[in-house]
Formats: sequence, structure tokens, C-alpha cells
Amino acid sequence: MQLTPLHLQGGRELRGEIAVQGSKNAALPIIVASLLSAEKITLRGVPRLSDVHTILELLAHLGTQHVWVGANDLELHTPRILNTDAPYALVSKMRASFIVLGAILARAGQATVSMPGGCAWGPRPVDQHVKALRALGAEITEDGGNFTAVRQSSLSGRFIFELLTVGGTHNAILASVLGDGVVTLENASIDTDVVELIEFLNRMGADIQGAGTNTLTIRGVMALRGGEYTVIPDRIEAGTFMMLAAATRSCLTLTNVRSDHLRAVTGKLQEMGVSVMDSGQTMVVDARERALKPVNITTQSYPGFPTDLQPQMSALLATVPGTSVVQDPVYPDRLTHVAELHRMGANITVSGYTQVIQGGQLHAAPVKAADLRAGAALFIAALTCEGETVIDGVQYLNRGYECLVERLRGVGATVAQPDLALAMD
Ligand SMILES: CC(=O)N[C@H]1[C@@H](OP(=O)(O)OP(=O)(O)OC[C@H]2O[C@@H](n3ccc(=O)[nH]c3=O)[C@H](O)[C@@H]2O)O[C@H](CO)[C@@H](O)[C@@H]1O
Ligand SMILES: C=C(OP(=O)(O)O)C(=O)O
Repeated sequence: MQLTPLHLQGGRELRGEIAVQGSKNAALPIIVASLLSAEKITLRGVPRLSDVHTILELLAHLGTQHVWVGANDLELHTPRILNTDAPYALVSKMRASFIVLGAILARAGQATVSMPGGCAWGPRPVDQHVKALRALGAEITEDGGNFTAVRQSSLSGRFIFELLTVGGTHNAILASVLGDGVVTLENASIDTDVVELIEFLNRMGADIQGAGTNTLTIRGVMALRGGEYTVIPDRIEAGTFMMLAAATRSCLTLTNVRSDHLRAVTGKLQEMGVSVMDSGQTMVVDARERALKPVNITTQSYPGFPTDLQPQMSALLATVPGTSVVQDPVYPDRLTHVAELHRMGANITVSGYTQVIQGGQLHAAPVKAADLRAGAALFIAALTCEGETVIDGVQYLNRGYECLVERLRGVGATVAQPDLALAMD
């Protein structure tokens, strides 16, 4: 859905409190995992985002009934799988939907899922997803842009991921939970969103050992039960607002955070001279009247500095005098924010996945987000400078930030009201 642009007037201090939403990237795989149970599942703290709406649309096609029972509480029920295909029109909206492959395969014995497309910033392969499922016994064929997976019996065996992949680990776990096989995944992701998926599945009766380590052992069970689960706070959203506080030289209090999930981010902000005080679930980020120092960052898998905060960090560093170097080897092409920040006067030179940033004062300009976190970088940049910045591409922001306009206004930002209404039921 095309949404009207955001109009932001920056250059003033922000203050107050922001409650961080439930994690988008933890909620999505858990919603997909609900396909594995025939019983009712209640999820609490689910952010009302367009990505959530998209995955619910896909699950409705597969046979899931859902109902929002509170602002952020979602009931899911899949008494039986009605379709075993995930068509292109639904999968192409969001790459994360590719993990339905493992879930449908586990519950129905076969699945056909459209190949996910690339992203605005470049290719995002799924070779590890496919290799893992094949190594565990699934037959996978590729035809006409679709992957079809079939299993004759329960998945079993051992797979060593060639690289750390969050989605690949999700897919392999989802495919292995039901049945009577034993699966070992080596070099599995230790990302918070993998740990959460495992905690959720174990709560529903799965038997998965090793969460938070690189070796996972999954012993198949015959069925999963229903139940309730609360989604963890969104560390990427929290990190975005931490960078907003720093870039606008403001003090913001963030509630509903897991500060233990944000150590790499907190460490870098402190290295820059930002004060970060945390009491576990609340963080106070204070950059008032501080001369911030440039820093160098390199993205890594969790617990390293997240790629999902790289564009926002680049926007912040574009306001800090001196030379900073930002490298994103996780997604080397994740650079769509750079040309837009150039419009705002940022001095950023790109070579491969390296940005060399000479910080200074930015100025207002019309800009366009081409993906979610590039959009976040742009609203951070916009709120640092005098005058009106108009950000187009607001539909990307809607993928990851719930009620953004209201929440920015709540801390004193001047943001014109765009049409952010989502057709959510
Ligand atoms: C919905 C969701 O949770 N998305 C997150 C998830 O994406 P996603 O799960 O897609 O990212 P991965 O962890 O799989 O990707 C990590 C790296 O592995 C590569 N790779 C991945 C799979 C594969 O089969 N082959 C391969 O080469 C990717 O190109 C990338 O360079 O983790 C990313 C890395 O933290 C985040 O940026 C995304 O926000
Ligand atoms: C890149 C992201 O999501 P996705 O993997 O769904 O594109 C993100 O959340 O920053």
C-alpha cells in the first residue's frame, strides 16, 4: 500500500518516554510455528505491523484462523492445513515468509513455496535452507520459481550450516519438530529470534536442546499443544530509538526493553560518549550537551552489532564531527540509505561494504526510503536538522515501526500526520 509521505521538522531536543513494541523478527517465526499445532495459541505483545498482516494473510491461505483479542494479543488456530502451497503473490511481499516451507512440510508432509525475491539492497539467498532440509531427508525440487519439499518419513540426521543464518536455522527447526527422528544442527544461529522460537516450541511440547548455543538437538514429538506466549521486546526498534536520542542530542527513556539483547549497541554508543543507563527493562539514553566522538563499527551475527541497525548508525555518525568507518559484511549491499543521506548533506564515501563517514550538520531535503531500516535512518537524520524533511516510501517504515508518528510526537517531534491506517482486522 502506498502511503502519504512523512513531513518532519527537526533540529529540536526530544524528551520523554517511548514504550518499545514486541519484536517483529521474533513474532514472525513464532506466528509461522503456530502452524505446527492443531490447538489454539495466544501470542501476547505482537506488534501491529504490515509484516504481521502479510504473514497472517499467508497463514489464512494455509488454514489458520486468527483474531486480535487485544491491542497486541493474537489468537491463532490451525485445526488442519487447507493448502500446502505458499504462492508468489504472498511470499514475494516478505522474505521472512520462506520459513513456512519447514512448517508446512512438518505438519503436512509436503510443501510448495515460491522462491523469495531479492531485497531492495541486493540478493538474499536461501541455499542453506534448502541444503539443510535435504541433508535431513527431505526431497526438494525446484520448478517454475517454486521449491517443492516432500518427506517420506520424519526428518533426521545432522547438518552443519556453512554460515550463520537466522532464517535457515528457523526453517530447519520448524521442519524437524514433529515426528520420531533426531536432528542435530551444527553452526546454528544463536540469535535472540532463534532462541525465542525454540522457547516457544518447547513451551508447546517440542523437545529442542541447546538454545543459545551453536549446536541444537531436536527430538521429534508426535504433536504440539496450544498455549500462551509473550513476544520479547524488539531490540532493533529499541536500538533505533537509542540512535534517535543520540543523533538529536536528546534524552529518551525506553521502556519494555531487554538491555541484555543490546550490549553491542550500548557499548558503541558509550564509546561515542553517550550516557546509557539501564535497569534491565528500562534504558535512559542521554546525549544532551555532549560532544560525541566518531566510532568504527562492523556488523556481525548476534551478539555482534546488528546489520538491522547499520543504516540508523550511519545516520547518527553522519552528525558526529570526525571520521567514522561503518562496515556491513552481513549484507554488503545494504546501502540504499546512503544516496538519500547525501541529499541531506551527509559526507559518506562508499567502497564495497565500507562507508567512510565525515560527520557534520545535515540539512532538510526530500528523500525516499527504499527499505525498512533505510527509512529509519532517514527519520533519524530528519529530526537532527532544521527545516522540513519529507520522507517518501513510508510503507517500508510501516513494516517495522508501530504507530511511529504518534510515538515520535509523544517525545516532542514535529511530524505531520500521514495516512498510516492499516487495513488490519
Ligand atoms: C525476518 C527476519 O528475522 N529478518 C532478519 C534475518 O534475516 P535472514 O534470516 O534472511 O538473514 P540470515 O541470517 O539468513 O542472513 C545472514 C547472512 O547469510 C546469508 N545467507 C543466508 C541464508 C542462506 O541460505 N544463504 C546465505 O548466504 C545472507 O545473504 C546474509 O549474508 O536476519 C538478518 C540478519 O541478522 C536480519 O537482517 C533480518 O532482519
Ligand atoms: C531486513 C529486515 O527484515 P526482512 O528480513 O524481513 O527483510 C529487518 O527487519 O530489518
